[in-house]
Formats: sequence, C-alpha cells, structure tokens
Amino acid sequence: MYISDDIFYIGVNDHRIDLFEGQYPVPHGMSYNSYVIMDEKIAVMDTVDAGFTEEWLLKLSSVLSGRKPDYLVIQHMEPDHSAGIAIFMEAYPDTCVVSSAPAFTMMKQFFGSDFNTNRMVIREGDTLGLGRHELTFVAAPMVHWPEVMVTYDACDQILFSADGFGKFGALDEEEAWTDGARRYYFGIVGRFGMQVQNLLKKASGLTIQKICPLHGPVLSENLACYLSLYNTWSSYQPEEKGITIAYASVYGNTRKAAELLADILEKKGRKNVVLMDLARTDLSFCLENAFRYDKLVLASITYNAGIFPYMDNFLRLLKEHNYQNRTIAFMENGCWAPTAAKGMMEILKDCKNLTFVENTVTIRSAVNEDTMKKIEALAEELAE
Ligand SMILES: Cc1cc2nc3c(=O)[nH]c(=O)nc-3n(C[C@H](O)[C@H](O)[C@H](O)COP(=O)(O)O)c2cc1C
Repeated sequence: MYISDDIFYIGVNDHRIDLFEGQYPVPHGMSYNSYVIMDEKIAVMDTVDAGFTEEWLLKLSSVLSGRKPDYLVIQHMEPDHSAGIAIFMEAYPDTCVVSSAPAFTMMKQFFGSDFNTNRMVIREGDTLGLGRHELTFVAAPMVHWPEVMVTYDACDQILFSADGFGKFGALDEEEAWTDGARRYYFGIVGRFGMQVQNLLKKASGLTIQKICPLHGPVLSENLACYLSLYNTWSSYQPEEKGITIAYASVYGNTRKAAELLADILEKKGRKNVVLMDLARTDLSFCLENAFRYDKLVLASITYNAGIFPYMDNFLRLLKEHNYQNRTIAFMENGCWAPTAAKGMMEILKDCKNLTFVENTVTIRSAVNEDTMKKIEALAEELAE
C-alpha cells in the first residue's frame, strides 16, 4: 500500500477475531494499522494487537533495512494498538517513546514501566522534527480514550487520526467504507460527539491529503466526503431519510405488526424502511440504523409489566450514545395490561430533541381490524 515516498504501512489483518472490543461481530475481520516514517530520523507510528506483534516486527525490520528507529509515537493506549510497546522496546532499546502524559501513566499500568529514561512527553501543539518531515501533535481527548492524540505531518500533508475515521474489516476484504465505518463510529466513538466535533474543528485548519487511521483503509480521495460524514455523525444529525423499525416479539404477533407497518410504508413509496429483530440482530447494527435514519419505530411486547429485555437493552444503548434529533413512534403489545410504550418512553424521555409521533399502536395479543387501522394511521403519520 503506497502512502508516500517515505511513509510505509506495516499494519496487519486479523481474520481470527470474532468480537472486536469484546462485543462487536466483525465478519470481515479487522486491521490494526501502524506506519513508519523513514527520514533522517525514523518514527514508528503505534504498534499492533498482541496476537500480531511478531508479524508486525518482521514488517518493521524489512522497512528499516538495517537502520534503527529513533521514535515510537503512541497515539492511543488501547491494547489493540499499544500491546507491542514493551516487546518493541526490547528489540530497539534506544528508541525514544513519544506520547501524552496520560498515555505514559497507562504504559506503567500495562507494562510496569513508563519508559522514563527514554521518553518524550508531548502536549497539544508540540512538534517533532525528523528531517524533511515535521510532526505536530494534536490532543484528541475522549476520541475515544482520554490519552488520545492525533498527529499531522506537514511535509506529506497526512493526518494520522488514531481511531478516528477507523473502520471494521480487514484490508484484504471487500466492503464499502461507510458500512464498516458507520457501525464502528456509532458503537465505539459515537457517544463522544462533542469531542469529535472539537477534533474536526482543529483538523479544519490543516491541509490534508491523506488520513491514516489505526483501523481500516488509508483515505486519500474525496476526503471532504469522509469529513462531512464525520461532521453529520458527530453532530447527531441523520445521514438520510429513512425509518428503522426495531421490534421485540416472543410469539410473532408484534413482529407481524412491525412487518405490516413496513409493508404499508413501502407501498406509500417510503425508501429506506429497515426492519430489525432486536433478539436476532447484534445491537451494533440496530444502533447504526437508528442513527443513520431520521425516524425510529420501537415495537415491544409488555413483559412482566415492563419491556422485553432486548428492547430494554437497545433503548439503554441509544440513551448511552446520546441519541437525539430523531422522530420516534411506539408499538406495544400486551395480553392483559399493555404498558410497554410507557416504559419505552420513560427510558428515552431525557434524550435531547426527540419528537414523539401522535399515534401509538396498542395491540392486545394479536393484530385485528382495529389494530390494523391504528397501524395505517401510524404509517400515514410517518410517511408525511
Ligand atoms: C413471559 C411473558 C410475560 C408477559 N407479561 C405481560 C405483562 O406483564 N402484561 C401484558 O399485558 N402482557 C404480557 N405478556 C404478553 C405479551 O406482552 C404479548 O402480548 C404476547 O407475548 C404476544 O405478543 P408476541 O406474539 O409478539 O410475543 C407477557 C408474555 C410473556 C411471554
């Protein structure tokens, strides 16, 4: 992968992983990216996951061709990027570790050493000259850990963006960037929209030709498009018009009501109507769709006078991710005392700028003529 005449990719692809960060299914695998800047001085940008340090060190050694690295720049201390630090320092003990103060605290916690005899503690705006290349460090706290910084190389106009602009999926797999990047963003970074906005503001003052993230492909064309998506996502605005219908059903009657609603909406010509079975779809995909589109229908059975657990989990996930600026509708089912709509509303009531539609569909056990009319009225309201 060509990055520039003297910046080289030494990342790895992980096809063994089942759950990234212990919870996200990654059917296309994952990449852990690392880069080397070969100049008068040599800087290695981050390390890789523990399972791949040997492969990474071999790639590094091949790029170095007998030279020794001068700096190891650590932008983020999450172990999928930092696991190789101690082993690297054993192989290249004269290297200076360059990172933020909170990152060195974490190094001590992870490795029992904060490399205090051979380190450079950097702050926002500090620079590091390598020869032709000069690196400027930009603090990016809580995007998405507190110690994170990103790095700008003015020479090749490259932004090393840490986990920002990252994507699920190994680099040798075919997948549209938005598919892996949107789910990655909303699952992992999404709750820190304000911090991402701060970083985008800082980035807007830089001329950027390429973005080198710690996961996913190096971005080099249509950068405005990726930056604009990040602006939309981090300001919690819907990416496009559409309706996610998320349902939780035991015996299929609530599911049937959700499917009937989807059918009517599609017949009315509504595009992007997406049905999601909360019990059978990983919630990261449901979260992604809830943020992608402007309208969300929540359909749940009443369960022991509460909400079905999968719906409860989903709603708490939405709230935790600062869900806002959307239109919400409820469908509830109950055989004797349906209260799911009230319960769902109770969880979402503190979310900012949610518009609740007038029609709530209450089903008593199974869809009948009367409920059908209510579903039609809800479809009418949602199709406006
Ligand atoms: C374990 C269990 C607990 C339920 N608790 C309630 C309840 O507290 N109040 C109520 O009105 N219905 C309750 N129901 C009925 C459901 O809300 C719902 O009406 C029924 O499961 C049919 O919908 P479905 O086919 O989508 O599963 C319960 C159902 C189950 C399986």
